Amino acid sequence: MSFSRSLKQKAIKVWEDGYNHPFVQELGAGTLHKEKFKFYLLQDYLYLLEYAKVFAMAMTKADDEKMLSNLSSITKATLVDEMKVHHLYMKEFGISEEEVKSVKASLFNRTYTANMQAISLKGDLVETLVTVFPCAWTYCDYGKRLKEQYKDNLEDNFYKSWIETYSGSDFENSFEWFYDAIDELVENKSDKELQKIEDIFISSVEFEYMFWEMAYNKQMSYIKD
Ligand SMILES: Cc1ncc(CN)c(N)n1
Repeated sequence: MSFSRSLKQKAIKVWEDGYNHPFVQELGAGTLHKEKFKFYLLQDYLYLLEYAKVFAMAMTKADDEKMLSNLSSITKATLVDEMKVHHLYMKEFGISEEEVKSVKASLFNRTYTANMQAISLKGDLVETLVTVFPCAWTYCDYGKRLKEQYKDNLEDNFYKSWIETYSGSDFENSFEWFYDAIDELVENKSDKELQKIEDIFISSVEFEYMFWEMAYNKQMSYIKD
C-alpha cells in the first residue's frame, strides 16, 4: 500500500471513533437535534473560510503547473460547491447574512484552523497537504458509509443534502489527486520526516473528531452548553 493510503490505518482508532460519534450517527439516522446541526453549520462555514486559505498557502510552495491547477480547483470546490450545502441549510433555518456575519468562531474552531495554518506557514508542501488531507478524506468516507448504512431512511432525513454532498463523486473527485501527489512528494523523505508527516495527519484526524464533539456539545469555549 502506498504511503498516502496507509495513513488512514495509522489513525484508525480515532477515525472510527469519529464515524461512531453521536453527531455523525444521529445525522445519518436523521435524529440529530437541529440546534446542534445549526451550531455546526455556522462554525463549519467559518472553518471552511480558513481551510480554503491553506490551499492558497500551498500554492505559494508549488511550482508544478498540475499541482497549482489542482490547488486552485479544490479552493473553488470548497468555496463554491461545498459551500452550497451550507447556504442551503442556512436558508432552511432562515439564517440571515447578518446573523452569519455576527457568529464568532469557537475556541476549538480557532485552535484547529490556527494549527493547520501554522503548518501551512512553517511546513513544506507535503506537510501542508497532509494537514488538510483528513478533512476531505474523513468526510468522503463518513458520507459514503452513512449513505449506505442509512439508505432505507434517506428520503425523509433532514440531513439528506449533507449526506449526498459528502458521499458524492464531485466531492471525492475534488481531492483524489492528493494520494499520488503526497506519494510523489514523500519519495526522498527520511524516516524522521515521514514520521512528522504521519503525526500531522493523525493530529488532523483527532481535530476532526473534536470538531464533532464541539458541535454536539455546542461548545463555544471551555464550558459545555
Ligand atoms: C471541520 C470540517 N472538516 C472537513 C470538512 C470537509 N471539507 C468540513 N466541511 N468541516
